[in-house]
Amino acid sequence: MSLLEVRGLKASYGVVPALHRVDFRAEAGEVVGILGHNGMGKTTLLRAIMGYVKVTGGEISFDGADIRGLSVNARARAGLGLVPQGREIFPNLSVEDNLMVGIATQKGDTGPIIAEILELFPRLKRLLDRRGGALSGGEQQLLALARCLCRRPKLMLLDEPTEGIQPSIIDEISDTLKVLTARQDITIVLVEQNLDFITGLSDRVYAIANGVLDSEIPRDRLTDPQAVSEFMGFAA
Ligand SMILES: Nc1ncnc2c1ncn2[C@@H]1O[C@H](COP(=O)(O)OP(=O)(O)OP(=O)(O)O)[C@@H](O)[C@H]1O
Repeated sequence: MSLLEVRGLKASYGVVPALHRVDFRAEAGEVVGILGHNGMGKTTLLRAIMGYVKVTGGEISFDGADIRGLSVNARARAGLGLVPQGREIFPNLSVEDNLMVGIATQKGDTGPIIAEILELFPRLKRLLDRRGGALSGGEQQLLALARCLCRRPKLMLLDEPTEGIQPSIIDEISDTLKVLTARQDITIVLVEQNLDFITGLSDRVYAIANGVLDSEIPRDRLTDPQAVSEFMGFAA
């Protein structure tokens, strides 16, 4: 059984449909990339899996259980974590306090968790006293990733982690995620428009176009711009 299975998922904003039909799966330990242009439904999909957007049809099973009836908090407790688009870190809190917020729900001594997370993010170690709002976009993205990891999710949902970020830090984010997936038992579902980033990290890649996700892009087609463009809904 897959760790995450999404079947025939539908979601709407009022009467306006945003997801028409989404079918995909993520196996434990995989990095699954979902490629899509602006407005195709990527954010809506991740927010629906996390429980922020109400679904109007279809199924979501996580770790063998139907999670459609669970609150966001209950999904987080079950092991889902979302790193939202725009990062949503606390601008007036220090880097360290942002991490403490991430860890607030953990019981017992949280020191070792922070120390372990910071091993993965040496850049953040040097910025612990800096206000979140004074970080660059890339540093904020690293902080948002670190904060999510503080809760030790089984499945991390990443919403466009490269958006608006300098190429040098994009490489650092990619390298950090590679170390993370090699070191820990974690599954990642990543939505992106950045083809290089997604192909560099993902075990499998799907495309979403106009709220429909039903096709995995075969690995050998990912290097063919024409094929990728067709999968993303731009038929020649
Ligand atoms: N809160 C909302 N109310 C109404 N419609 C919305 C809302 N959020 C998104 N939509 C619409 O739902 C569709 C999918 O949007 P979504 O943000 O999921 O796409 P996306 O692929 O993440 O795009 P982007 O890359 O621009 O973030 C779009 O047509 C968008 O206008």
